[in-house]
Amino acid sequence: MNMIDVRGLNFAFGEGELRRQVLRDIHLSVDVGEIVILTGPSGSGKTTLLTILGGLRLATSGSVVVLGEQLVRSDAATRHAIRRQTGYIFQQHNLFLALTATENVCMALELHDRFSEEERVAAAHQILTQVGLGRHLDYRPAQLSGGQRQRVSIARALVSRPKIVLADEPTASLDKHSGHDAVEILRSLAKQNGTTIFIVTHDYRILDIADRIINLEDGVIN
Ligand SMILES: Nc1ncnc2c1ncn2[C@@H]1O[C@H](COP(=O)(O)OP(=O)(O)OP(=O)(O)O)[C@@H](O)[C@H]1O
Repeated sequence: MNMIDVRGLNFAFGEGELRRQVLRDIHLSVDVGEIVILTGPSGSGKTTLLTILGGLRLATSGSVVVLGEQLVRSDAATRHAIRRQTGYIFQQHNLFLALTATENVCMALELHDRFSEEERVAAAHQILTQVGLGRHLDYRPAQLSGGQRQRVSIARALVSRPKIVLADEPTASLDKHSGHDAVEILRSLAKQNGTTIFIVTHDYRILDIADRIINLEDGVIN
């Protein structure tokens, strides 16, 4: 089953003379549980494609179906629904510095009002333990290493058991060892749960975790 199905997607920033086409006739489908890595030079359009897939940016041409919903020319409610079912991991981990690891992970569940406070804490502790941070539950980001912080953000992205995880340069601030460890944890948890993962990266050291590698150059997949 396709989790992501893109056909004939074009995307440009700006209007008139300032118009700059960033994605050109993109066709792409990603299956349930598949791990896809998108590579390509700086400025080739990788982040733009990721944000369209995640419902963070609106496309107006072609077709982009994610979890069965058409995102091209979609309304805000449709994009909001996709965002709720997607986990995000960013280069700058985006953790709240004043909150502990547990509290940061719990935040991701507050959007889902079906969980009580106790259930949220229990789920956060479980996933933090799975990413190897069972002894750092009450640490704040400043007390953690870069690799540990990125594992908190992986835990936060996975705690609501999203069907899709989108990651933008998840290893950019990490050394080789912690970068590979972090994505390997992501890979193994995703495989257990049948989560589809789409990673944008320049980091050739993590290509081995992918089921498929796609290269984007100047807005074209080749
Ligand atoms: N909000 C924006 N407005 C105008 N142009 C933008 C905007 N965001 C990105 N661009 C341009 O679109 C092109 C593609 O950017 P994008 O961030 O998708 O590239 P990328 O492949 O992710 O690059 P990198 O690997 O450096 O992060 C770049 O030329 C960039 O300058």
